[in-house]
Amino acid sequence: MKTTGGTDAQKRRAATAAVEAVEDGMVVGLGTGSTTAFAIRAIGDLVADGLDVRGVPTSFAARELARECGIPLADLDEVDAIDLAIDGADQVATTDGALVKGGGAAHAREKVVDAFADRFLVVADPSKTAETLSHPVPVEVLPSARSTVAAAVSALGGDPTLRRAEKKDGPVVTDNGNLVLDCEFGTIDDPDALATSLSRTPGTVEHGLFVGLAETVYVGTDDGVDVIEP
Ligand SMILES: O=C(CO)[C@H](O)[C@H](O)COP(=O)(O)O
Repeated sequence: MKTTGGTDAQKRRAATAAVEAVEDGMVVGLGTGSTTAFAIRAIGDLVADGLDVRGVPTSFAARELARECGIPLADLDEVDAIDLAIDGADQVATTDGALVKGGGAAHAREKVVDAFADRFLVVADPSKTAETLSHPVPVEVLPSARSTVAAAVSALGGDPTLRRAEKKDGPVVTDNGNLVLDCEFGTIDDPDALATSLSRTPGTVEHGLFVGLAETVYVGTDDGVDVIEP
């Protein structure tokens, strides 16, 4: 399910560009994934040089990496505001900056942190960009609601697949103890409408459509960074 088509150099360039927005005294939302990991490491380097920031991690993995990098951490309910969030994406619509997220099954916490932040910066590589979203949409569901949500997704024209774990028999279990349905909708012409329908489905904890949230998207390329400001 993870989309990791870009190179490390592209991801690092995107992350480095986004981290330039981090300033002394900020509370920073720390996203999840291989591209954001470059940003977390870069913030760790700044902390080692004396920058005073606190990070709010969006997942177990982000917390673990941020700890390793020496970034002081806070839980979401311990901060009054988040100045900036940096996070990756599985697909970015170049036309309006709508995103599909959740390849790491962390989209529920990511959405809370990214939406709460004053500024939400996305870091991506060119393999993630598309004019129109078409990536399967991860939907985190209560375990007991797996089949009812799957039926609702089918009624919306989607094709849901339970995400399976790679090094464990059975399904992926999220940091919140829930399951993930990867829902293929083909081309998503109206992400906002689909987001509303998915949010309305009982048993859905959160879906991976992030519409109208990204302020800036940094796309690392082979020789620079493309900046999309939706
Ligand atoms: O949404 C996410 C995790 O839930 C990630 O940000 C997304 O999957 C992108 O990851 P990567 O940078 O490794 O491609």
